[in-house]
Amino acid sequence: MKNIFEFGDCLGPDKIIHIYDHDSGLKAIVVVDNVACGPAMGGVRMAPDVTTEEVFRLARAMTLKNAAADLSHGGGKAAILSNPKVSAAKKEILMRAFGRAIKDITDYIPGPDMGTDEACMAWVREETGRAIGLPATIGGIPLDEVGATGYGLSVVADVASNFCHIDLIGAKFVIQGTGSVGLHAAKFLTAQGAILIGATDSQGTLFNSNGIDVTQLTKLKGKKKSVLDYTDGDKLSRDAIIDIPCDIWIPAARPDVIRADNVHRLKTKLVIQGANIPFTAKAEQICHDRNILVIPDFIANAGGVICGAVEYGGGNQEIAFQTIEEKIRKNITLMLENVVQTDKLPRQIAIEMAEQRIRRATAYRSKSHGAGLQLIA
Ligand SMILES: NC(=O)c1ccc[n+]([C@@H]2O[C@H](COP(=O)([O-])OP(=O)(O)OC[C@H]3O[C@@H](n4cnc5c(N)ncnc54)[C@H](O)[C@@H]3O)[C@@H](O)[C@H]2O)c1
Repeated sequence: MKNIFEFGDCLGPDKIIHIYDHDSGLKAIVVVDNVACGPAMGGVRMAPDVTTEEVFRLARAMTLKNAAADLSHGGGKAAILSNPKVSAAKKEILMRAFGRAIKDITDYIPGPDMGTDEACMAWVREETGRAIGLPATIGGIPLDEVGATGYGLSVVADVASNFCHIDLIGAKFVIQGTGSVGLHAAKFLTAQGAILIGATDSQGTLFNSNGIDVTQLTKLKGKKKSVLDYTDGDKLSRDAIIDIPCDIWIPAARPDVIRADNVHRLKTKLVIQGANIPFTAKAEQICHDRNILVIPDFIANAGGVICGAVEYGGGNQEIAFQTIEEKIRKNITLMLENVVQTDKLPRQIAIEMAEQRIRRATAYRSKSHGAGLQLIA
């Protein structure tokens, strides 16, 4: 195993905690990466094979995402090493044991992630007194149901389209992945006048240059069917989504789907990253060189965590959507103005913006609190 102190740099991690509880069978990892801006916020992933390194990388991504969104929260992440398909009773035992174990780690606020949901967060909150992504009946805002992240992507499209001279009314877009993020993004974008012409899921690609009815597609997906069951359109292979000429290309599925070996197939002007790390660093550089504007994941898909922060502060859905609109619009504009002035990669500018905010927050902290201003200034 890698020496865990090797992860350390000027931002963190503040703490790496391994938890074992014999009675419940709980094995968990918590990484509190950086708390300069406030208590760390980040999801709890349930999967059997998550490593400490992966949890650290996910926690670091949250540090940057939360700082870039100007939230009063640092970044953290947790993993429970278990098959997420265990029975509901066993899941409750594991989540409650996890909650009891992290009760005193008060600078970490858990939320849902792959393998955990709002019920899990309700159990954790009962044990710890803190969690986001709670069921609506106990004050939560169900972010996947309301489409917080997809809404954020539509705000990004509104701002970024001006920078690459796309008229959103009539703009053609595709979504790779028709889950919560992809379908909600499609709903909000078509409300702005854009036209969905391609959509994938794990089974394949649906293509219709005249437009796909998003309401009908959402109903179909709600019945656990595939995009290939939509009647009106061509049925193509899963990867064919990469070749569809369009104005806006939205990855909303898996990591590393666009790499140096397939990036040349993209025929688009704007990429809005709904998924986490959907492009490799090399692919982003090639897009930049080809004048394709790529809005990086941690700026574009921050709608979910902004919604979580509003929920944690006691706000409702209306306030959450106003906050997502305000923060994402301001951030994207600032980032793109910098890109135009410097010709740096959008991701590089976004990282610099996030680090600058962390640095400013660090200046208010006592030197005894770990990552110091002098180290990252
Ligand atoms: N849910 C959120 O609020 C949120 C917030 C930030 C980032 N993200 C990221 O966005 C991505 C999607 O999240 P989600 O909540 O919509 O997930 P989801 O599970 O609801 O949907 C994923 C979709 O991707 C499809 N898919 C899976 N493998 C595929 C493949 N190889 N090619 C094409 N499609 C494939 C699935 O069929 C499904 O339609 C993930 O990377 C997630 O980490 C989600």
